[in-house]
Amino acid sequence: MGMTMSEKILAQAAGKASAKAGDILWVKVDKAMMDDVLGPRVEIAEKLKELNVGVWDKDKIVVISDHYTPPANATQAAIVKFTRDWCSAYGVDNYYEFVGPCHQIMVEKGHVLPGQIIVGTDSHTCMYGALGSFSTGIGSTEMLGVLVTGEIWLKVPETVKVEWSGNLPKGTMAKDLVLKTIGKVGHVGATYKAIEYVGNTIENMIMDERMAITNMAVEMGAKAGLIPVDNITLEYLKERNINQNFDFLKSDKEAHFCDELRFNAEELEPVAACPHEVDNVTEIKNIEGTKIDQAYIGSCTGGRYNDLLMAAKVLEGKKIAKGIRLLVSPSSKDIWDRCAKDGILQKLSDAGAVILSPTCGVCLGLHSGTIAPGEVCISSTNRNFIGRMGSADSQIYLASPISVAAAAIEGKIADPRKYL
Ligand SMILES: CC(C)[C@H](C(=O)O)[C@@H](O)C(=O)O
Ligand code: SF4
Repeated sequence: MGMTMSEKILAQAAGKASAKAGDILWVKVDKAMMDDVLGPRVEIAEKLKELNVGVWDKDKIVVISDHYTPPANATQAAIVKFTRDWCSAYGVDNYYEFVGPCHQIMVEKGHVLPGQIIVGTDSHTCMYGALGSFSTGIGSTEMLGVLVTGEIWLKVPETVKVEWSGNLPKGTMAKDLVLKTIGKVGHVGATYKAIEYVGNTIENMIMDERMAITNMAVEMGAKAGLIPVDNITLEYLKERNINQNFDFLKSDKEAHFCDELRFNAEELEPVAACPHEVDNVTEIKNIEGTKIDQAYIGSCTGGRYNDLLMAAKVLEGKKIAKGIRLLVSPSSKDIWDRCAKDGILQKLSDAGAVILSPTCGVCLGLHSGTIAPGEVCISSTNRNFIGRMGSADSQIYLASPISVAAAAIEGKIADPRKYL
């Protein structure tokens, strides 16, 4: 019997020759990531102090202050200070502050390697499966156990195989592909399962696009989202000075999948998730003309270099509609710098966009772009729950960065294809 990617990674981390879905394994954690919301906050810190055993391996811990940066008030500033001080007290050198959403920092700074087990106090930790790791979100209490022992128990998930074949048509991006998948699977359809994306559409995608896909595995309830390791993965790592030769990790031919879904990319059209569920997905043509107040490009899902580059292509030489706000937050300081150097930020700004610092703030309605009652926002982020970006009486449509850009031009939801 063959094994899936998840079975292989989990078996190895548990020191076993094989594993199958349903097994409960104690596995060694390669990296523990904490953000500033559920990371080393007061309770974890106090309990750790009380236990007086220190942390298992300070070099395997990465802490990123991203949700509360830039702090909008003294309370947020105090949380960030607490997080920073905790890292110095425990000798955690991998501390980042104010440089962008944690998940982008994890991959960009080379903290994620194929075949690793990574846990993080944030649900979108599942994104790192784009590099062939088994990564998943956990709560603070579980993280306390990991901080002390370096281990965690996990139930080996069943795997849903999602195959996409064919070329992505003009005007569609990875975001359309993943929204289409979510629309089919449903927001709880893959609960505690792993989703493995295969097929030549995925194989031909750059890492920026692959990450937009695995990032949203949790929006179907999944434990992890994975993509087989290939030359594109290794190239991405090389750019981060990681020159190791990793195996091309993938599922065996005879592996058991609990479900197999097949999609033809050639039939894909620009889509959006409508209020207030991520699986409420429809073709943009069905909601064209819906008036918007704010357009947002950013987050760990939709603010990478390629996202801004594509949005700039749509917006170049155009102006956003009167009365509309277009906010852009590059997913990291590094992406900011590259986009600035390549003139992408200038093109966006010339069209009327306001470039914000790299932050989680807008994505979750914490600061820097919160929306008011009655307002409608189209966003390249990953969640459109009630009140996610501000008022419980606001509405959020999720779409690709180019669909967000097209909507900003017209002041209403619009088909991006006419601008390419
Ligand atoms: C605040 C944090 C716990 C949360 C998460 O876990 O995902 C946030 O990042 C989100 O996107 O909703
Ligand atoms: S950018 Fe949004 S989705 Fe990503 S970690 Fe931050 S709040 Fe969560």
